[in-house]
Amino acid sequence: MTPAIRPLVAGNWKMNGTGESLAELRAIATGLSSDLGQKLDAVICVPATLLSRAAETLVSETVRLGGQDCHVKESGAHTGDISAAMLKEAGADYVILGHSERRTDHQETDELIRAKTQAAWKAGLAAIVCVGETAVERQEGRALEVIGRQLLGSLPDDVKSDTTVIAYEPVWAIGTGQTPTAEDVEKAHAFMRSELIARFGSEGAKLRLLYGGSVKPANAVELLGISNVDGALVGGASLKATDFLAICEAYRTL
Ligand SMILES: O=C[C@H](O)COP(=O)(O)O
Repeated sequence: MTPAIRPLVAGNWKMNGTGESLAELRAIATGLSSDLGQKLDAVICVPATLLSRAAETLVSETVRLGGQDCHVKESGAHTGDISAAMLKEAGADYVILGHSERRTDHQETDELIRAKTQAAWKAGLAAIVCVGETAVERQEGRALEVIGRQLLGSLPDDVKSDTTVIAYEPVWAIGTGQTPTAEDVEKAHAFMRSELIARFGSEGAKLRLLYGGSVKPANAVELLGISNVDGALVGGASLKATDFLAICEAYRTL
């Protein structure tokens, strides 16, 4: 973790969750109503269909809500898409952008993600911008090159640390139970930090850098304790309140 940066633990429910899942969200909010909630910020990025109901169900401010993607435009003829302003109106404060599943399934480019980041800011959302190498890119020794290119291309020039979060997610670690070694995570995050400081100066030093990819209660203390890891982007383990809260609990000891 980086001293003086308030950690953020973000959950990404992906294409999971029904009305019944809101009970898990309530349980997360209740769990963070204790002194645990003083130690970190938490956001759950639910499917867009659940945002309004999720916003109504949350009675405390201990958990924020997020979307998982937005369109670059505010409105218009874009069937099936959702604008950042719509997410905001439905109750979101954050939006995940450039997740590897969007980059792969929807051929999203760095350029598009940069435009979406600006759209998110304009609507009053904080952007969680994802980067990360594939298994092949890693085997070829190109992990840092890919991360650097994605960071450079996906971020606009006027990044501010209160409206932008970076998530490093090695694609091969997502949903597989595999994680990089602590040394590899430290190396990737140190590289991102130096690239961000070089480009954004003091704002780059303050940006929250999340690690994502098979984060679970059993490895949370190790992963979240790594230098320049300021939180996590949690997929599968965010679907159950007990698991998500157990990950947050790492910050009691860090
Ligand atoms: O957005 C979350 C990530 O893709 C990580 O997913 P996972 O925790 O299920 O590996």
